[in-house]
Amino acid sequence: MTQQNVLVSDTKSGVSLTVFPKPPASPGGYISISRRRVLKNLEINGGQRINAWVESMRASSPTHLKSTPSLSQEHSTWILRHPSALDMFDQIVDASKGKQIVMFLDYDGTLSPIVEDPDRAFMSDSMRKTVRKVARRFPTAIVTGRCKDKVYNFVRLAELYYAGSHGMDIKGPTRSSKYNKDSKAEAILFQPASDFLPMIDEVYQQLVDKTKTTPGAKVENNKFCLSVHFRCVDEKKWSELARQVKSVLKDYPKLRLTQGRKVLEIRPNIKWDKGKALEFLLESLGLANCSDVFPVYIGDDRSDEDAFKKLRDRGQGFGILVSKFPKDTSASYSLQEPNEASDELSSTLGGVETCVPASTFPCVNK
Ligand SMILES: O=P(O)(O)OC[C@H]1O[C@H](O[C@H]2O[C@H](CO)[C@@H](O)[C@H](O)[C@H]2O)[C@H](O)[C@@H](O)[C@@H]1O
Repeated sequence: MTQQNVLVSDTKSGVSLTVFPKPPASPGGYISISRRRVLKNLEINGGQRINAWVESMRASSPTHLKSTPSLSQEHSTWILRHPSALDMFDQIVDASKGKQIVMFLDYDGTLSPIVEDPDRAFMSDSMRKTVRKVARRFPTAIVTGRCKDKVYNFVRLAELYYAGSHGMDIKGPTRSSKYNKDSKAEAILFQPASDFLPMIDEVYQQLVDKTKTTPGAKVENNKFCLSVHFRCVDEKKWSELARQVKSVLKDYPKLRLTQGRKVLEIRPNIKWDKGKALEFLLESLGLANCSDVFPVYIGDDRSDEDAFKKLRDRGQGFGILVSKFPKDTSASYSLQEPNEASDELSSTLGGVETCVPASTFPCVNK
């Protein structure tokens, strides 16, 4: 370490680490475009601003980042602020001692590698084995933008909880809570956007129709939300595809657009996201008001930021961002790729000696 290092205590996790002073807000310029702002522009100004959004997606794509000259320096600075969860493992385990770990896992880019065809984003057998072991030790949930049933077909582990459609389709534990008072319920089902189903189906059909002239474009129906995939579309056609999406959405003010990894996502404009889903699941487990719960959320995408932020706001547990490249994030730690996520999960199993049996989930020191 060089001059001007500072020791930072991470209050939410209890971990201390040495970091450089906070770098300027826009190091090197390549993560300086706020996607939220760009999307807002896309919504407000239509065609004129579509190029700004396309530029944002291009600028944040790994192939372009690789050619950024200052990248390694930026990465070194970033990694000091978001150290590898594998390197920080002992500190993380110490911080979770005596607390009930609850594991939240995103799917694409976290449990499965990013691939061109979204229907073939399979999870490896070894990852499945690891997740199964984790779920035997800690309450574990998959929180994904995907349709719940589709992600279940990929994961195929009945012992997990599932929050599909960015948390708008939750199958949680059997327990009564303020959200679900029916003590006879087998498992909690929660669908805060069910009124939107007919609209989502209608928009899906329109998007399929509208985008069929763009080679490589794919529209995925995630039940309560939709994804328009850009990954297999020639970059020269990205603006055209974004315009097609915009032209359909202009008639649906109750829907909103968000941006993911080479994907535009269309969602009901309700105040619900992966962060709310995390809170809902903690509540369903009877752990929302415990001081000794330790939620860990691992994810790779913009939509996971809502969950990372929720953990920061709660001051409990922490988020881990899976990314090879520096990104603006509320996660505390980082991992480079899904393989590392698997290593981290395995280490957690080995490192945490005691935990409350996953069948009861009471607060440990209530
Ligand atoms: O919340 P997640 O589980 O991360 O889901 C977000 C989106 O993931 C999928 O798309 C991403 O992965 C695809 C397969 O690797 C890739 O082809 C695509 O470019 C990525 O954006 C999924 O297909 C989307 O529906 C999800 O919204």
